[in-house]
Amino acid sequence: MSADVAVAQLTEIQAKEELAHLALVMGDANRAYYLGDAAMTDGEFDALKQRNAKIESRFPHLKRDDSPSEQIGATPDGGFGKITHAVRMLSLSNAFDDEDVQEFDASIVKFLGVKSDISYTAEPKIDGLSLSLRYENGTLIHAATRGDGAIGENVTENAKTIEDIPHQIENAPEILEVRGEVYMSHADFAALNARQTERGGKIFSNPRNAAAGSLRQLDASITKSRPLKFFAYAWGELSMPLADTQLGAIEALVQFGFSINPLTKLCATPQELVAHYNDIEKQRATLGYDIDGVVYKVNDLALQSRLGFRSTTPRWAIAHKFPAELAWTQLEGIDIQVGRTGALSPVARLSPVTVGGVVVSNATLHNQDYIEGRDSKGGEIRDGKDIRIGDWVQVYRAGDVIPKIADVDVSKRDGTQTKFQFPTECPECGCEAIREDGDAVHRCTGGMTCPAQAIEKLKHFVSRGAFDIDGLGAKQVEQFFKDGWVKEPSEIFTLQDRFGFGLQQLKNREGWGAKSAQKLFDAIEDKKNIGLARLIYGLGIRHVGENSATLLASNYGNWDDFENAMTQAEIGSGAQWDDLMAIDGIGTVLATSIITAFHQEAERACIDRLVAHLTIAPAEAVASDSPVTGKTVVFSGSLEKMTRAEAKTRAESLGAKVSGSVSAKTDILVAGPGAGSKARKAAELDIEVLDEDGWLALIDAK
Ligand SMILES: NC(=O)c1ccc[n+]([C@@H]2O[C@H](COP(=O)([O-])OP(=O)(O)OC[C@H]3O[C@@H](n4cnc5c(N)ncnc54)[C@H](O)[C@@H]3O)[C@@H](O)[C@H]2O)c1
Ligand SMILES: [Zn+2]
Repeated sequence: MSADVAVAQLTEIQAKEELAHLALVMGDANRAYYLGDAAMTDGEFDALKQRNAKIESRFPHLKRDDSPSEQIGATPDGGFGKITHAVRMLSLSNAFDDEDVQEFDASIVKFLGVKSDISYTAEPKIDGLSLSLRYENGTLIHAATRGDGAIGENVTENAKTIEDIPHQIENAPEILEVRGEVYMSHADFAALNARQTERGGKIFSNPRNAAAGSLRQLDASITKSRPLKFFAYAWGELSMPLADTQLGAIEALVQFGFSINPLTKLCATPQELVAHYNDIEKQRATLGYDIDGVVYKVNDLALQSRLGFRSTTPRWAIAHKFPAELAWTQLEGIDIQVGRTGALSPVARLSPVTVGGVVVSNATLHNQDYIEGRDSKGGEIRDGKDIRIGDWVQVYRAGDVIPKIADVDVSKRDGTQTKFQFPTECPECGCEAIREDGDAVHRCTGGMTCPAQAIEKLKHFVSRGAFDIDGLGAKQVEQFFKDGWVKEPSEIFTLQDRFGFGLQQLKNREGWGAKSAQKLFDAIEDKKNIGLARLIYGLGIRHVGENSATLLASNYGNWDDFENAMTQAEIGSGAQWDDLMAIDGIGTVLATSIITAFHQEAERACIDRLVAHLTIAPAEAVASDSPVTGKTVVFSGSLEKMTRAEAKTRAESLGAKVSGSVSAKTDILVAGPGAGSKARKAAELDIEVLDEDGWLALIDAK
């Protein structure tokens, strides 16, 4: 991949390939993140997102339909009813330094073409989860999570247990949707984890996870027992406006009985915004709840509506993020974990230290190069400082994933520190661990004979995006493996028959009864019918995430075609290879990995044994909507209700392609006064011509 090439130097082909790669990787990371199991840090994710945006802005015509810049959150989970938001719930774009804030202000001034200063509200960005509350005639009708922005989860009963959320509002407009953040205070978070520890329950890694886990309970009485709070900061559908300004509207919400954040302030210039940001950052540690930045919003609501939205973010607001939190501690040792694909991952064992309110006792070390102070391209990281056992290291936490090491204090070395010898054998199975050319990690060569790999493969197999078997989670599958009951995925499906085992044996186990055992066997039976994409993903082939599995499934259609193609394929040449490479989003690394899996004897046999038990449903096609999706539109002449930039972005956000000149490929010409030659050309070519109002009617019709 060309991730180390500056965007300005990318060729078009490289750009296209990288955008496809980013769409896959970030799609997978995103899904994992919203299921509470992040695969990378927020910093890494944000860096990829920025790079993706940079490439897209240099090559706008290469922007993909599944671009990560078009994604919000994740699709709602099946356990809850679904609620379609009357007004979409969006994300926020980010500013990371003062310069970004200046730029934000400048872009607004330019977009609107105004001369006077714009004023903004500034308020803490609460690190919780957003919730939309719908009141009709003053009664709380429903509460929904953000979900994917368009459809959220129905958590009404749970939301009703939160004290800050009124069930009835007096003198409310007929329709009132209040939006804000559900969060948990530091003190309540600590107390909850203490109780959970006592009871042997789930320990939450941070207050945001705890808040999300508590709100998203199928049993509202559990939510009631968890002390959640709510700050209101926005609104959705309204039957009448609340005020003319952001601040006025927020104050109206206070009148209705909601809490708003006391640090909300009106600022007249970008300098005042930054000053308030610095002020809030100083108070951050003593606020008693997590915030991860400050949100700036244009105060004048008429201007907000002129500015409108990009595909996933309002143009009138931005989140100015705080830098990651840091702390110094000592490295006690390095453990090696073996993953599903045999990768040996070094993990730092640290003297426990508090970073941003959370106790941290380990950090990821990635691989040998990383420990030695080099990146995978041979460049320096941490100024080339290596990490030794006994060193003082600076850890940082970004998001809820495993923390990382930012720096090493070499001045504290006193001769007792030791260099880490990277193992040449797998610590789990004793097989040789080798590092291949071009690979950053050491891998165990034991394959399915390595217990660590086999367990991880099984866990992956039963995970949510894969077979997702009710009652058979990571914990159960690990136990079954240790007992020798299930050594590979196919054995899950013979569990009941083999050994003539079944209810009796399982019933005797702790945690299982006749009922739950029967339920498990039924659930297994049920999953003998499986979709093609889930199966491909479930195989756990290296580099094949949920998105790439879906891509493969929709391109090959059914298992037989896919299997035949992979069996006949050769790496690097031939018709099957060419077919694979022709799929937008599949690159050489991924293709090589899949073909290898189908040609390795042991792995292949494992796949065949599994498939023998299954009925595999073919993949389905997907459709898209909007009256202008896929159409090519040209704007010409002067527009009165919007600037040209506004018109273009709006059209693009609806899936149209905006072009500068009229040709046979043009579908619609939007012509204002003075459209001149373009209007004539359109008439010649018999192209649909609309005036500004006609265009607005068309796109608003939806
Ligand atoms: N680690 C990963 O793999 C991974 C994957 C996906 C996303 N992420 C992380 O998730 C974040 C993006 O998620 P996001 O789309 O929820 O965006 P976001 O959290 O950066 O910002 C949008 C949200 O801010 C919240 N918010 C809090 N206070 C607010 C206020 N006063 N006014 C308005 N909104 C307020 C709202 O809930 C809103 O939905 C990024 O930080 C990203 O790094 C990480
Ligand atoms: Zn091994």
